[in-house]
Amino acid sequence: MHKDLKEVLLTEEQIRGRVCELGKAITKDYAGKTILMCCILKGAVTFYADLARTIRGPVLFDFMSCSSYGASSTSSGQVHIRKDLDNDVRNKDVLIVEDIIDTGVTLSMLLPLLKERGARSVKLATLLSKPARRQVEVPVDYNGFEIPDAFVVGYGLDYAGQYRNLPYIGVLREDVYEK
Ligand SMILES: O=P(O)(O)OC[C@H]1O[C@H](OP(=O)(O)OP(=O)(O)O)[C@H](O)[C@@H]1O
Ligand code: HPA
Ligand SMILES: [Mg+2]
Repeated sequence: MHKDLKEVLLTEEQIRGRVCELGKAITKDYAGKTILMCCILKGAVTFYADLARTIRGPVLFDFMSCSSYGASSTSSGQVHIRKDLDNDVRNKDVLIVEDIIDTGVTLSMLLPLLKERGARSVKLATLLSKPARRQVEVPVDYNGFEIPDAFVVGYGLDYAGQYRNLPYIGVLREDVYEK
């Protein structure tokens, strides 16, 4: 385990198994449709790449970058679009892929935005959900794991840009972000 972690919350095996289950459910629900799979950069990249490979049927890739955390462990409450999707979402079946829903602020801005742009459907897949911290309710269609209120890193998730390449998810030690 990385020295900055308090514990490993989800192992590589646990993540792999759950991602496969989500891929099967998505394959079934979208039978006969093309999915416009929208990755919310950067945290969702790892989950996105693994999830996409468990989905059978046509999938288009697209990417969007929003930020509310920056170099902090708490949300600023302000969401900025840094890079927008390349695709026109009109009449498309959009699947937003996130690594984590924490306060819900990021998604509460994105879901209505994509609907306003004329998407036929907008669904949300997230690897992690932290319900204890929710400020805004967001409808999650595919949820990997509900996790306790702890700041987690790894498998794409960062603290100040670090730890994204850890293959598992762990709880960051408080003294790492409190100093
Ligand atoms: O539910 P919320 O409280 O809005 O938090 C969730 C969002 O915050 C994180 O992104 P971050 O801004 O850290 O960008 P990153 O993915 O590039 O690390 C995470 O990847 C989600 O997009
Ligand atoms: O627990 C978290 N870890 C990393 N990034 C995050 N963004 C929201 N919550 C988290
Ligand atoms: Mg982040």
